[in-house]
Amino acid sequence: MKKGLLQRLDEGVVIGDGGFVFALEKRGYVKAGPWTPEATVQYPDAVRGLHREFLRAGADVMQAFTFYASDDKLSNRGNKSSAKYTCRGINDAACRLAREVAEEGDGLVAGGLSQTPTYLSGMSKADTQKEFQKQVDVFVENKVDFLIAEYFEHVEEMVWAIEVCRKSGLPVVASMCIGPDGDLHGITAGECAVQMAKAGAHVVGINCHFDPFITLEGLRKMKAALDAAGLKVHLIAQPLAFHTPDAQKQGFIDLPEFPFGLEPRICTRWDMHRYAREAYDLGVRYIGGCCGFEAYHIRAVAEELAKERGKLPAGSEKHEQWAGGLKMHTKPWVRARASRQYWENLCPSSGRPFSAAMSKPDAWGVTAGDSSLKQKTTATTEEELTSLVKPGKVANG
Ligand SMILES: N[C@@H](CCSCCCCC(=O)O)C(=O)O
Ligand SMILES: [Zn+2]
Repeated sequence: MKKGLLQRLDEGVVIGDGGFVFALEKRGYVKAGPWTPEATVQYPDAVRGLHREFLRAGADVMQAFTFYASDDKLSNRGNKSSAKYTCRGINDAACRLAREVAEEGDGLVAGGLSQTPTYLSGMSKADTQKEFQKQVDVFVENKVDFLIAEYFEHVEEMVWAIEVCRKSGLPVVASMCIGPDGDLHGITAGECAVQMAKAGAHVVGINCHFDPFITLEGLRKMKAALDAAGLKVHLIAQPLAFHTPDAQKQGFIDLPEFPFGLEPRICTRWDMHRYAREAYDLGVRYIGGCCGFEAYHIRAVAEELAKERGKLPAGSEKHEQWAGGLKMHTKPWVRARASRQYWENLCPSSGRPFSAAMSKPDAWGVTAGDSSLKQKTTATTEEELTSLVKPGKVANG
């Protein structure tokens, strides 16, 4: 009998998986823009393969690929996935694929919810919770091990999702895509954590939008508020694998490089050693990644915490600790780099002599209820597009 999520967190570290939509988009199985997971029905081998990459890298959790798989999102702005594959079909296939791979190791399966166009359109709590319920029903039927409600930028919608999840009787993980400055309605990060815990989440924290180190700044604020309120919950961190020191409240989607020019910002595996250690020392026990996290990033997290976990991940078979494998290189100057001291102290160049170190976020400042966020099923028109581009606006200009 596998240990459940909460028992594992009470006993030690649970390692999460990485960023599915970003990784599958680069492999040609997800369309950037909608970012919806119809690939669970269209290309099951691709989804199964990515789960296997993260399992081999040391992930304890296979998050079913159900991100943005609410019915309203699957029929938003010209998306035909709901009509073609159905919300139930996509979520059901995702749960089966995650379970299949989880059974190849000691993995747990999580059913995932995320923010909805219904909420962004300013519609009611009942309408929003109806969208969540459609997914949770499928997760319960598939006997997932726990539920994760992630990628929420308004704590109001987050709490509505937690309420639906709690009715299942399963452990609930709640994770907001906010930074140290709090949510998009001006609620502080600490207050968001307190509201998530009071709504009944067993694990609370942050995912996406910000790099590992800004994410930990936000988690420090959450931890302080939870301690002050006497609330005992576990903490989760699943940040970006992109450096975002220039991001404001809206996170990386507000940067001109999002989503097709982020490569210069990618974190190294050595950044991930530092992230895992700092997260662990802060008391975070659910440590994973979001957009940009590939298997080698998760492997670095698992390697940094190998002593605490009492094991190395299978993928370390091909990765001696701290670049030890370079001792087998033919060139002596590369062999000279086979040390922790060398890589821990390297500050890598970007290789782009004309790159600015930082960009200017768009900072439109619109959020839930604004007319530009209203749900529409028809595709964006050319007129709408031209009205959106600010005259004379050039990327990081
Ligand atoms: N668990 C999910 C989280 C995705 S966070 C997606 C960020 C991009 C969303 C957007 O641009 O609308 C995943 O691994 O893909
Ligand atoms: Zn993400």
